[in-house]
Amino acid sequence: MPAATSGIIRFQGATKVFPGRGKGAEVRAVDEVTLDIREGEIFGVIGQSGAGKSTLVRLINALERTTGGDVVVDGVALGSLSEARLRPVRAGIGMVFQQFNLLSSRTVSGNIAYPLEVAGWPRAKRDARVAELLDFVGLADKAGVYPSTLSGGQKQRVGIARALATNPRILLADEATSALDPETTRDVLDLLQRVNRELGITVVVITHEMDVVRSICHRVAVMERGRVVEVGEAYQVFSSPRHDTTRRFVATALRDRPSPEVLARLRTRHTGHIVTVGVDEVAGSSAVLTRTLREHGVDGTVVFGGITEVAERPYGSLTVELVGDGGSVEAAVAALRAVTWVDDHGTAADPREVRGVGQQDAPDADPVGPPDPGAPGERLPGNGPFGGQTWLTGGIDL
Ligand SMILES: Nc1ncnc2c1ncn2[C@@H]1O[C@H](COP(=O)(O)OP(=O)(O)OP(=O)(O)O)[C@@H](O)[C@H]1O
Repeated sequence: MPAATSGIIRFQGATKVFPGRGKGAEVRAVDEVTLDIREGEIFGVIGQSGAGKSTLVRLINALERTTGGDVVVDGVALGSLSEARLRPVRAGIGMVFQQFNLLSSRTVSGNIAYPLEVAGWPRAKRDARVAELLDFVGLADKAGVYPSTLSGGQKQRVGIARALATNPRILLADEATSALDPETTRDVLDLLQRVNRELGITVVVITHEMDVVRSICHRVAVMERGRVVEVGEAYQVFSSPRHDTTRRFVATALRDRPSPEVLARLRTRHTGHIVTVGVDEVAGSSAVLTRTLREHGVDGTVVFGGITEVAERPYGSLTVELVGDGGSVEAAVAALRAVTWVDDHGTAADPREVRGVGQQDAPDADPVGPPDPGAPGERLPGNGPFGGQTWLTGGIDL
């Protein structure tokens, strides 16, 4: 986790208004954002297209200038700085882009050397730095080739090496993995994580994918119409999202909870009492679940679920069929509620609609959704490009 807690980047009521299409119209791309990004963290900015993410991040290196409020980078308020005085601030900030923005007429080495040439580094020092960076991003064997011969992932590695060339303290990544396939995405996210851990660089990641946040971000801000509607530790935001927009994003990354359709099918197969129980590192682990059920003389069978990692901590849920006498099931549910969140779906004969802590809206734009539960005993493979999720379907006795 990040060591320091000072705000290396501070948005202070930062606002950016662009002229709109019609006469007198305006677009408030960033609307009075107040936010601190801490030194040494990987900070995610997530939002739908047009939410203002790119503009917010472009305020950090003054590619866009604020029209209200200010942005303070490493103690320097950018609002009133001249272009000349912005130069040293910009030198401390690297940036990578979705479309890589490499120079096609230069080799890989030439691309990485470019910012060093601009900064006036002597030849020998430049060559040594380029070799070091090629090594760091794992492209030592590609030094002399042209970008057109590289895969997307390799191009982004070159982009990252170029952004790191002048030893910045901050790296901005604007949808750096959005043009990449899932496997390459994982590689590039791993590289960004190494940049943060091994070089101590503060990384700001813009994304519209909650899986990116889940994989590497320490903290996250959720944007909507120019405003930050929620900000917090990634784990906290995943485990208890407060805003509807956040809930929808979380649902796209955690597909561990049964949708109404899946639940209906589970009920035809399992006639007992069905509950979904939150699992995290503090409470609700499967050991706690098993012990609680035993104490109440209730049998439990896992019928659906998934446990993944959020910010490198376990998180997810198990949907369990409970079978027991009289009030023992209700007592077991109450005992579980004392340690974690529980969605009580009732039984096939007496179903319950729930919207508890763990219940999330179905994602708007996620065509994948939860996998269909297979035949009893079937075990489905890991879900999605980011791995780490295992789907348990059928029936596994606790
Ligand atoms: N130079 C500009 N002139 C006018 N309007 C702009 C300009 N740049 C951005 N906007 C508008 O500001 C709003 C926020 O855009 P921005 O690109 O920051 O959003 P975003 O969340 O990064 O979206 P995307 O993921 O699609 O890039 C949008 O309505 C956009 O049309």
